[in-house]
This record gives sequence, C-alpha cells and structure tokens, in this order.
Amino acid sequence: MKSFCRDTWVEVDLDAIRANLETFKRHLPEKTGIMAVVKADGYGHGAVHVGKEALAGGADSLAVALLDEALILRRAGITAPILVLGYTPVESIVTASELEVELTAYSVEWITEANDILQKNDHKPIGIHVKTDTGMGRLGVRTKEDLLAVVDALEECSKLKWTGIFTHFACADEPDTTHVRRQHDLFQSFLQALREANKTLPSVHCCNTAAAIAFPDWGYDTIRLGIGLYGLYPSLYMKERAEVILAPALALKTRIAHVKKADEPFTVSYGATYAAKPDEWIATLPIGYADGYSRLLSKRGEVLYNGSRYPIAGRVCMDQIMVSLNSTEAAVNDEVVLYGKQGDEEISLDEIADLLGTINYEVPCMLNYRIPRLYLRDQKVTDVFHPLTMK
Ligand SMILES: Cc1ncc(COP(=O)(O)O)cc1O
Repeated sequence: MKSFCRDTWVEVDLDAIRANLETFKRHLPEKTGIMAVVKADGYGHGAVHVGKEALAGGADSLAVALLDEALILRRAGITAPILVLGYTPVESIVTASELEVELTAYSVEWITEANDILQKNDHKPIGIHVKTDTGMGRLGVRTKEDLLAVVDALEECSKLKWTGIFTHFACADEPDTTHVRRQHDLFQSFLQALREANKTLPSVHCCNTAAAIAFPDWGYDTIRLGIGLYGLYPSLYMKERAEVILAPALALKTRIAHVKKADEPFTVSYGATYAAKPDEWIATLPIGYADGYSRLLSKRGEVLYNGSRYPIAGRVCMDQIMVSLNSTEAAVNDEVVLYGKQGDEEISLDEIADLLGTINYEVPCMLNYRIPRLYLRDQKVTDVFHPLTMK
C-alpha cells in the first residue's frame, strides 16, 4: 500500500548526494575529512537518509544545529560522530552525554556548569568544539584571551574533552575576499596563540561549502559541507566560478487533481485575480503554501507539464494551486514538476529563490511535514519517508 494519500512528493536522488560528496573529496586535500551538515532535516531533503548516504559515501561525521536534531539521527541508528553547531542550553548536557554527541562551547561559565552537572551523577564525558567568532558576529569567543580562558577551563574538566576548534565564515561565497581572508587570518592567529600556549590542537575546521570551493587548502582536518552536498551553490558567483560541478538532489512533483477547459471566461482562486480565457485549460494541483510552496509564487511561479513551462493562475491557496495550460489539453493524474527537470526544461531552486527574493538554502527548508520524501537510487524509488504519517 502506498504510504501517502496525496499525489505530491519530494524526490531525493541519493546518487546525486553521493556524487556531490565525491566531487568535494576530489577538490580537497586528501587529508581533509568531510562533516556532512544535515541540520534543518537535511536542508529539507531528510537528515536521516542524507546522513546515512553521506557516511556511506565517505563523510567522517555529521553536523546539526540543534541537539534535538542529533536525537533523531541517533534514534535512526546513526552511530557516527555528530556535532551540534548551535547553542545548547546547559540543562540539556545530560541528553548530549547519553547520545554521545559533541557540542559547541565558547563560555567558561557554560563549561564549568556543564562539567558540574555531568560530574554530579558520573555521566559519560562529551566532546566539545570551541567556537571562535572571527567575523560572523553570531556565536564564539572573540579574543585570544577569551579563547585561552575557555581552553584552560576545558582542561580542568573531567567530563568535557576538548575535541575541536572552529570558526564560521560570513562572506566566503562573495567575489570580494577581503572579509573572508581577514576572518581566516584571525582564525590562524587564534591557532598560533594556542600553540604558543603549548596547547595541542584537536580537530580544526573553518570551511563551509563556499570556502571549501574557493580555498580548499583551508580545509585543515575537516570541512563542514552543507549546501554543496545537496547539489546547490552558495551563491550565483560560486555557481559561475564552476570550479566544482554539482548535481541538484531534490525535485518536487505532483499530479493533476482536476482539469477543465474554459467554455466561457471564469475567474480563478481567491480574490478572483485571474480570468481564464475561452478555450484555456486550467489544472488544479494538490500543493499549497501550507506545504511550504510559497504564496509569493502566486501569478509569478511556473510549473513543468509535458516538458514545457506553464504559469500559475491566480493566488496560491493553502492546499492547492491552479495553473494555466493555455490550449494544452491535460488529464487528471498527469505528472507536473514544480521544482526540478522535465524533458529539456528545469525549474531550479535558484529560480524559485529569485522569485521569492531569498536564497536557495531557504527553498527546500520550507518544504514541510506534509510532503513525503521518496529516495531514489539509479532513478528507482528505494525508500519512502512521510513525516506526517511516519514517526
Ligand atoms: C556553523 C556552520 N557551519 C557550516 C554550515 C554549512 O554551510 P553551507 O551550507 O554554506 O555549506 C552551516 C553552519 O551554520
């Protein structure tokens, strides 16, 4: 029995995930590992399936934003190292210990309190990656003095092990490299300060996708590969550089739920903002803004049918959209592509991002629990996960 009852689905090509990983492995120095970033449910692609595929393809570890996201991966049987990149409230430290997940820290007070909590009931020790803020202005220590104080505090802890030091770049995807080079110089000065204090450095990492493409020799021990793993470029500039060729892994598809030909003019959707012309075919598709298909695509977005582009007619509804097929006759259950390729045409996530006035990262992250994910290998469905009906 099919595990979902509405003919709208995301397809994730696991061969593309694997190929993108291989592309970065070839691009990077041999000694540099890959930490697959699968936060935000794998940028909307499905953290468990993408995480398992990345690890099978040679990634050394996974990264998430939240401890709760690490919990889902552990529940799915993933035993590989997982780093939580964001802030974790110290009250959750026991959960991290039980899950054997590494956390990010940058505060002596947090470190001391975390260690006290773990010591109280002799919990398992956990690994800590120290975050340095070299110019992202988000999380991390900002001075050598604070960095040394944090590392000294860690070395006093019996339940916290210093296992990493990292920073995050704000502008690595831009043509002007002034900011990213300034960040990297500062990061290097932090590393030098630690060496001068006779500290043995643990795992060192600083590159996201953009920095891994532009500065592969900044790979250090590992890179944190996010958007590139999914076959998307961090910016148009990085796409045009084309130093690495990536394969988009995600497609969004649906089937026509209803179709009619206008014998006489009629209006379409809320607000009656679109008037169907005589002999125009209007198809209704079962997807809407409650699925994460933005209402901002009203009257702007297009879909692919029989390998051609057709415009959305009127306003995107909560659960449905209408498209104008012009004079093209269609039938219920015919397949329509909302994101992805059909024949020689493609509606890319970059195109959708432009229409929405955002970046490609956000587009797949918007696709939510109402849309099942179908995982493909050799263009055949090998697994289905439906967040709405499967726990
Ligand atoms: C700390 C951190 N590190 C790495 C990433 C991945 O970035 P890309 O998706 O641009 O590769 C995100 C992030 O928040």
